[in-house]
Amino acid sequence: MIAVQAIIDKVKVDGDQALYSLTKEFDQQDLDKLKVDPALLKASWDALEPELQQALKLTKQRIEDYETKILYKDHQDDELSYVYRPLERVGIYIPGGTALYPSSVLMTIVPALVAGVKDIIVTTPVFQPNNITFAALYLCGVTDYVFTVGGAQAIAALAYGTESIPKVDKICGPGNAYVAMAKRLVFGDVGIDSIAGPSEILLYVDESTPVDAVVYDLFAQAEHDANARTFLLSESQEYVDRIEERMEELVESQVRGDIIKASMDNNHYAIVDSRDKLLEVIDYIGAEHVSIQHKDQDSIVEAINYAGAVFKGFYSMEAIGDYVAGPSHVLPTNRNARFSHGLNANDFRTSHAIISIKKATYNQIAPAAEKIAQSEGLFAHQRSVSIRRESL
Ligand SMILES: NC(=O)c1ccc[n+]([C@@H]2O[C@H](COP(=O)([O-])OP(=O)(O)OC[C@H]3O[C@@H](n4cnc5c(N)ncnc54)[C@H](O)[C@@H]3O)[C@@H](O)[C@H]2O)c1
Ligand SMILES: [Zn+2]
Repeated sequence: MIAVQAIIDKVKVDGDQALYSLTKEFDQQDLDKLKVDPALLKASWDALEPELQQALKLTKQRIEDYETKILYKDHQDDELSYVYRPLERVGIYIPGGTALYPSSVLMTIVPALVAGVKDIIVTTPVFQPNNITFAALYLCGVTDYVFTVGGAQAIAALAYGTESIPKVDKICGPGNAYVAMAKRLVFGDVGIDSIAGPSEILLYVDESTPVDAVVYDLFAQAEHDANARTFLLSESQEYVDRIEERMEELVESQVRGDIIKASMDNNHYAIVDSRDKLLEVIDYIGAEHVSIQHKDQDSIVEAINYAGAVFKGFYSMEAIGDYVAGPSHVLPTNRNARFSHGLNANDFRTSHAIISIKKATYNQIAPAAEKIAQSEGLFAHQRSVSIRRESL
């Protein structure tokens, strides 16, 4: 935390100069500018194979359709209204230290576009000129403000502004521990989305799901990172034993077998034999991903209160949610679903009430306001209300 605060302070004081030196220190890159030439974004898109272009376009369309449907609607009334307005300028962090995440580009930027955000500023530690992160940004039409900066220094730049990078109103998007800590530290000076930790899944399955499908659902979670967590719930010990055996068999042949093995230490199994117990466990854990593949899935899903996202049925495996289902894969982890929610277009809006009291209503409610103001000893408040009565 001290190291991250020191990075933030440095960026606050030295601006771009700090970004150059920190990028050299932490990313081993000697940059002569931070801003990405829009032509490079287009070139990255043009270089993609057509099937991948199509896949990204389909994903973008599905996210757009979904986010448009779930936008909160204004509540307009004669006297008391509530209206939503897009944020003016947001910062999107796209991770890029050890892997590229074009899916995260779409899952963060498309909701911001649907919300109607005017300026979207992107930072990402991706330094090779031709890459799929740039391609996805081009597809989103976000080409004017893309900067090759990563880590805590990128978050500081977005929070406070530098000569090159504009200060934003809110920072969204996933990242590693430095990024997460920096978001925590700048919160208050700027808005942030949730702070997502290591990924997790809770699966409730019955024997209608083939063992190998469950194994790959678990592996898909486990391959994210060594700290990923999985919770497997079932009614049958025998079924769980078969799943465990098959995991042992298949793990050796997995490309990311080492990461999967490491995170298998965080696998938890439980036999649940009552509906009440099941729902209690699901709500208590409030897992990032809750996958229910069970003959009673309809009624179980209806009763779930807390989850980052719920995946119902055999064809709604979590991996399809990571990419093309539609809802953003940026979801709360570590029980945060008990009080927060996955990123969506509404997070890129703010809202306010409009109070427009008519004379007849004033006549009805003014005495109550006066009475309460008097009880609080705020006599100018009382007078502000009563003076209007006298001039009626
Ligand atoms: N929840 C989601 O939706 C989602 C999606 C994609 C990725 N992720 C997560 O994002 C993370 C990506 O991590 P990453 O590291 O690959 O990329 P990153 O972009 O988050 O972080 C890389 C940056 O970290 C900084 N850094 C590295 N070592 C440092 C040090 N010792 N001191 C200070 N700063 C340092 C560097 O500046 C570098 O640019 C992973 O944990 C991944 O699971 C989450
Ligand atoms: Zn995943």
